[in-house]
Amino acid sequence: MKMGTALIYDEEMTKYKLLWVDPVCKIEVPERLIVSYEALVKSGLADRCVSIPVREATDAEILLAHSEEYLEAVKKTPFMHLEELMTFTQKYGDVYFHPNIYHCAKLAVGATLQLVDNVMTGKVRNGMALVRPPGHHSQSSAANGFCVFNNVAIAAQYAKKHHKAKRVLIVDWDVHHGQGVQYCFEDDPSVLYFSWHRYEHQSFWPNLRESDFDSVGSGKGAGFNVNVPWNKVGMGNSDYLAVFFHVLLPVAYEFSPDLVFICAGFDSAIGDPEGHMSATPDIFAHLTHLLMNLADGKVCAVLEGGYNLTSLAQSVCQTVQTLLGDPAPRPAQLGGACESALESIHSARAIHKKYWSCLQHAAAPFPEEPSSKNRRLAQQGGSQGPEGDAGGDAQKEEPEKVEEKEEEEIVWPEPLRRVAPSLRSALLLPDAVECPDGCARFSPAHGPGPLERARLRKSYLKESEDEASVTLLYNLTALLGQMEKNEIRNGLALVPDVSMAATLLTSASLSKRVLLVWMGEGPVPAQIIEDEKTLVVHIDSMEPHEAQSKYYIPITLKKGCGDTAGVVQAVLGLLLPLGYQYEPGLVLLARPPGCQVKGGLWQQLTCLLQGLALGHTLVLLQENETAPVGITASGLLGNAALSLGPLVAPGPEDVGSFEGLRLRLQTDWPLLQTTAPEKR
Ligand SMILES: CC(O)(O)NCCCCNCCCN
Ligand SMILES: [Zn+2]
Repeated sequence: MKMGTALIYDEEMTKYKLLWVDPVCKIEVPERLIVSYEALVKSGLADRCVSIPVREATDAEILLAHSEEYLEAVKKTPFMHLEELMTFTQKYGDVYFHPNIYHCAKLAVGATLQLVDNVMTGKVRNGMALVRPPGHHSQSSAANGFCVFNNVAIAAQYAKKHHKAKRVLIVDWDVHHGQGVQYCFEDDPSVLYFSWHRYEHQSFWPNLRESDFDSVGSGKGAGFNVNVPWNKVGMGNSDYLAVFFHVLLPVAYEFSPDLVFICAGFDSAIGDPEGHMSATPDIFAHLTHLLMNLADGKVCAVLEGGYNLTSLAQSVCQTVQTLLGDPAPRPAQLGGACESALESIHSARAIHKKYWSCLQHAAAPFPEEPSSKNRRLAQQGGSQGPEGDAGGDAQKEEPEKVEEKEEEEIVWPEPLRRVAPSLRSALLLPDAVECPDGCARFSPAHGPGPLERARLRKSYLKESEDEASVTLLYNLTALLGQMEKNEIRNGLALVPDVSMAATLLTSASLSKRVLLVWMGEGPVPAQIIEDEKTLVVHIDSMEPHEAQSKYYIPITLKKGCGDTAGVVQAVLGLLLPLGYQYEPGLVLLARPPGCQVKGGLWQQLTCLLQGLALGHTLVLLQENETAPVGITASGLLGNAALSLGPLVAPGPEDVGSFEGLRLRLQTDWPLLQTTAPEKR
């Protein structure tokens, strides 16, 4: 599988700036690119990337998303003097022009297309384009929101036209709604546009009715536009992950794109003057990780916004470091999404339930409630307004101005260093099984002494087993030990008895919390279930018989683990939220004999789980089932899992049992929530 991460940047794109006084535009400064690139260089990340040169976009490429008259008009700006530039700028909103901005805008598009070319031709696996001016607000015939040409919209059209991309996913995590992208693909079912954005019931810029959750696309494009409006500021890591687990990822896996763009705006990070959100820079490592197993890993991140130079630089580094395959950071204490976020999640799932089978039976029916704007009006009109009287003329819809009060200094901890162990994947295989290339066959520094042998034999081998089993168990604990000292990142072991190996590892682990994912026939050893520090998520076809505890969670699928669509929904909507909230120090993925999980899905699972426990994933396979060894090793080595292809609907009875489980567990595990608690 292709490795390598492209970094596309050219300092020429820093050579334009605001030439007059404009409080709205003054935050879009050249230093945004400078500090981002310098942080990548200083951290050593830039050197690990494949540096790809920028180029100017051609007219034909720009015309993929813009009108000729607009392009012709912009072409005149290099020759304008100040007054003409200011007059030209007045035609558009929240944007400024400069004699060199047309050149830079062509470079921003060209940089994005260079990224697409290198990813789509397999020269690199993924990459990031550090560009300005940003793109996602610009429209066919309009500049807007600091954007001149719509870099990502053009690139998506370009990928379809020149690289035969059939389905393109655009994930816009910028804190503003990329209405330019939404308009461009409104009726296009081959481009799925997802955006969350600060909205506050339409009182936040760009104050568009069509930014609300009920804009789902039109005509053949219905369902292929997913908006998640933030109706409050202060959204944090749990809110962002909840939207990924319960809205974006289920739909994205069902859509099964062959290329993923990220409109990577970092004004959604803490400290940003535009966003006023609370999510910390390390969350972008997890958001990136969760997208990297779509489209066979072909992910193109393109810079959009981000105006706090500190959180911008940190967030860019977190994103690139994940694209490079480094271990994910430990997510900051996660809880559930806040009530406002849950309302947005619920609304998005409900309005899209008729377009996406993953939501068909899950999301509650959508009552025809008023749009969020009318709701706000009703509140203002009906009750005492904030000023104590009737709140002025509610009909005259004035978005309330955000007072430019003195920004108090917002501080947050610098993201922890993410150290990749020297050895990534160690395999414990019987000599007869050859070790896939790229991996190392594990052998401990020294073998077990007689006391160690006796202890292992007594505790796990009922005295009778042969020496080889004792050695194997000892090697397992040695492998575990090196993982927990971060000398090895992850591992794979072929064992004669998965149950016994899992029992040994959960008891031997020094981690305060172990996540055991059991894929298939049980029973899971009682000793593990009773072990308070181990959370067991058991995906199987059998109705669970034993009483469920908070730490033993059976997920039942009528057709068992062979039901790929069902397992995917269980993994995205239940297992991952549980895992992220549990924050284990070790993840064990057990494949008991007769496990039906299909190869591609097994690899997805192996890859997705590496977002937990700093990537310390230990996979246990049954010795005589060597078929999954290659794809498991490939996933552990950091290769992207192969795309599963478009997914069919999970069985309604399975979804029913998932939702029942969610309802039962969400008090203990609030990250499972997908809807606001019933209004009392
Ligand atoms: C690329 C981008 O999405 O970050 N552009 C943001 C443009 C913001 C326009 N100013 C809004 C005024 C209200 N604070
Ligand atoms: Zn933005």
